[in-house]
Amino acid sequence: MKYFTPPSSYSETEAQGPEVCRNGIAIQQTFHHIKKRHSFLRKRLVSILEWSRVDKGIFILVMLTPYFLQYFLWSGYVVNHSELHGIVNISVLNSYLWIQTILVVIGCGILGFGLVMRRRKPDAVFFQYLVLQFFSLSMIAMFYYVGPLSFSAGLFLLGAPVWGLILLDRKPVWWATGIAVTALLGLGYAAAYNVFPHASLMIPPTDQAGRVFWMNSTVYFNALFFILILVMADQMLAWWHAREDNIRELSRTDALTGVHNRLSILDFLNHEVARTVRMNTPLSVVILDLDHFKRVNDDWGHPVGDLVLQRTAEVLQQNIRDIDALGRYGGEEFIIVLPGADHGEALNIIERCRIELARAEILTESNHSIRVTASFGFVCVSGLQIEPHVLIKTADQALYAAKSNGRNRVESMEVSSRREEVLA
Ligand SMILES: Nc1nc2c(ncn2[C@@H]2O[C@H](COP(=O)(O)OP(=O)(O)OP(=O)(O)O)[C@@H](O)[C@H]2O)c(=O)[nH]1
Repeated sequence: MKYFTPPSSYSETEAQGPEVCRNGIAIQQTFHHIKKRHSFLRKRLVSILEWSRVDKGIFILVMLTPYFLQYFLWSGYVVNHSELHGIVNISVLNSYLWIQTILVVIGCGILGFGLVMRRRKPDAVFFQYLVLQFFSLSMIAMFYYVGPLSFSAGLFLLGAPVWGLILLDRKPVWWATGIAVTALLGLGYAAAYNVFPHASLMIPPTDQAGRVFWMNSTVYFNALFFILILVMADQMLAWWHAREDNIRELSRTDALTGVHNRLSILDFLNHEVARTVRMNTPLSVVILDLDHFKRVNDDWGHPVGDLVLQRTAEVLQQNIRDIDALGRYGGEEFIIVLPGADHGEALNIIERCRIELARAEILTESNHSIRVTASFGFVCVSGLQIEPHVLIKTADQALYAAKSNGRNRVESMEVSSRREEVLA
């Protein structure tokens, strides 16, 4: 984990870029950076999951517009090409045109209702029920005319619920899917039992030109929907994964300092203890505590105390190696895990941290300079089967010795040789 300085304001977050986000301050800010990396269109798409229920419903309605537009254009084309009248049932086409027109009017009504709802009750789930039912109704009307056993029906049955489940509330999607599937099955069996003709819009073509026309029409009506399902599903899932990664990162980050939090540093320590046993390599664990930190809070106030903690983390992070890990153990106490560092190397690193921290000038907002020191205790083991908490306890005892011996110093302690304690 890389160290970062938590930004004090939103605009500062923006200026610092995505590196800040990975360590996390606020989910909203993090999301802002994910979005920032995308182009304008992508940005609009990825933020859909954050939209209100009503806005998502309106989005579905708007997405239906190309479908209606396509049908009107296609109908106009067919009506104006008399050679197609032998393979398209014109009277059915006209009645379907009427139904489409009525559906457009209903759709506009729902859209208007949605525009009112988005102000008054933006999270009304009822609106999603309404929109999805309208969506299903439009599709069922289409399948009545082009046939429930068509490619379009399969694509719709698979694509729409998947897309809906990603984007919308689950209940209205299951409800609309149930109704659509029931209606499609009903239409399919009714056509199979000759209750009405299957795909009444189409007159089965007898020549190649007719078959090619119907093939082209299938592509024309389905390509957009197909591409849309894929692109949106891909975008949603990518966004979802990015969000999960960020939330996981945030859950392992100390909100004030941006270094590992207690859970995360202990996790890291567990892994390193297992590795030292497996590889027989050295491992050092350091605990440090700021000296007289209470005075900083008392003299300068809590916000300045926070600033000191942030600056301390920054100095420590700058003076450890890339493979080391720094975590906030609690309050003004930090842990540093130094994988592969023997006693001598650990001492060098810790001394460097101690000296640099004592040297660091911390400027308050009122331009006052504060200096702090810290006491360090550490323990070094190599290939020893040992419980991590024993290491921490031993390092803590060394820290206690450093405090007792005058502070701003480093002390080390051998791990207890008593077997029951080592394995405790
Ligand atoms: N500003 C700030 N203060 C904190 C935070 N967590 C703990 N503290 C303060 O850290 C101080 C710790 O004080 P003590 O435990 O008495 O230790 P100390 O004053 O550093 O003295 P020694 O450790 O003996 O050198 C307390 O005043 C806590 O309120 C924090 O997140 N921010």
